[in-house]
Amino acid sequence: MARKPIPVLIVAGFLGSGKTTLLNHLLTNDQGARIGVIMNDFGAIGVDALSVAGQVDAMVSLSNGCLCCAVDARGLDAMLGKLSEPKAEIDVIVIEASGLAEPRDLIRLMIASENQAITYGGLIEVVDAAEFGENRVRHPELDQHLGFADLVLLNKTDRVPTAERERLTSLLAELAPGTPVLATEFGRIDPELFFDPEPRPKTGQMSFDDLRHDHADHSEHIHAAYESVEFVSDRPLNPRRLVKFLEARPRGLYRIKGFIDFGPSAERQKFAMQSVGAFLRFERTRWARDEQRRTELVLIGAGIDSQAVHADLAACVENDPSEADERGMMLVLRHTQS
Ligand SMILES: Nc1nc2c(ncn2[C@@H]2O[C@H](COP(=O)(O)OP(=O)(O)OP(=O)(O)O)[C@@H](O)[C@H]2O)c(=O)[nH]1
Repeated sequence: MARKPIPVLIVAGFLGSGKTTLLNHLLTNDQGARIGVIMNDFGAIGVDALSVAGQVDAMVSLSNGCLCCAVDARGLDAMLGKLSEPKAEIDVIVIEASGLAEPRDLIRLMIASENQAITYGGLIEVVDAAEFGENRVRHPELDQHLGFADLVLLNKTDRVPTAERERLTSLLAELAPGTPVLATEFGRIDPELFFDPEPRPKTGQMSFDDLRHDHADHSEHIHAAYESVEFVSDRPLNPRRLVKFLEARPRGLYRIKGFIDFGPSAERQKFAMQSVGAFLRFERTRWARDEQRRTELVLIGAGIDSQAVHADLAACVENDPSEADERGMMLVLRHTQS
């Protein structure tokens, strides 16, 4: 008996809007469904892949930049092919697009796929309630992305007052007419919306003209203006110097994520760090048993001096790795959740 095609969902949304958080929520509330994940990190260090690793049934990670330019239909097909092999027993595939990807290009790649084992399952566009206003001004393209969505998640509603949340909900309903808008905190939505046994038919919001649209106008893509900086250090970072750098970071440095080894200053505890716009947070976490202790950061921004950012971080490396800066560590702890 022929198997039903596996729905492929695309989760898109601007940098830091909460796509990985949503994915983690789905993976921990999978209701018995087996989820295949394709991650499209912007930057060579697969930080997002690291932060969902261990929970993923099958994962193919793309770490060579933005999916819409770096992978042609065959490249994507190879990955989808692997996940849709019957022995993988995958029920649904989710592609987490880079925060700078063009959803239209991803949808086009999906629809052009010749793999009969899969079917396009729709676009979920995640919106950061706290940052949408400003992001929209800088990137009017975000409005167009909403037009391709089958479901809009207004995320981080805990960060805005009720009146603002209502205003944003109405605005999104205008920008994506007829598309459901759901308010969420930390991507906590009912997974059944994703694992519907019968994938919803496409709402037909994309016309053939949209799909045929020439790919040559690459400079219009949001990611054209952005650069990513990767920083890796096997030697611990000094907490005081790192916090000083982060607190004075240039405005263009919109997104930072990764893991930090503060060495003896933090009793060699592993710290995760996240920054989106003005938001900055450290979180205590654990090294896996055989994990090499090191710092891995990805920094993404527009109009930033990549070399200077890298040099500033290199200056945060501890001069004497055996020395503990406990008072410096207090500055880090000010940015953890109490
Ligand atoms: N307050 C609050 N923070 C959230 C919420 N959802 C996500 N975050 C935080 O926002 C930060 C970014 O979340 P991610 O899930 O990594 O965002 P992303 O869209 O995958 O980021 P990129 O892949 O870099 O584009 C993290 O610190 C999350 O914990 C939310 O609903 N409320």
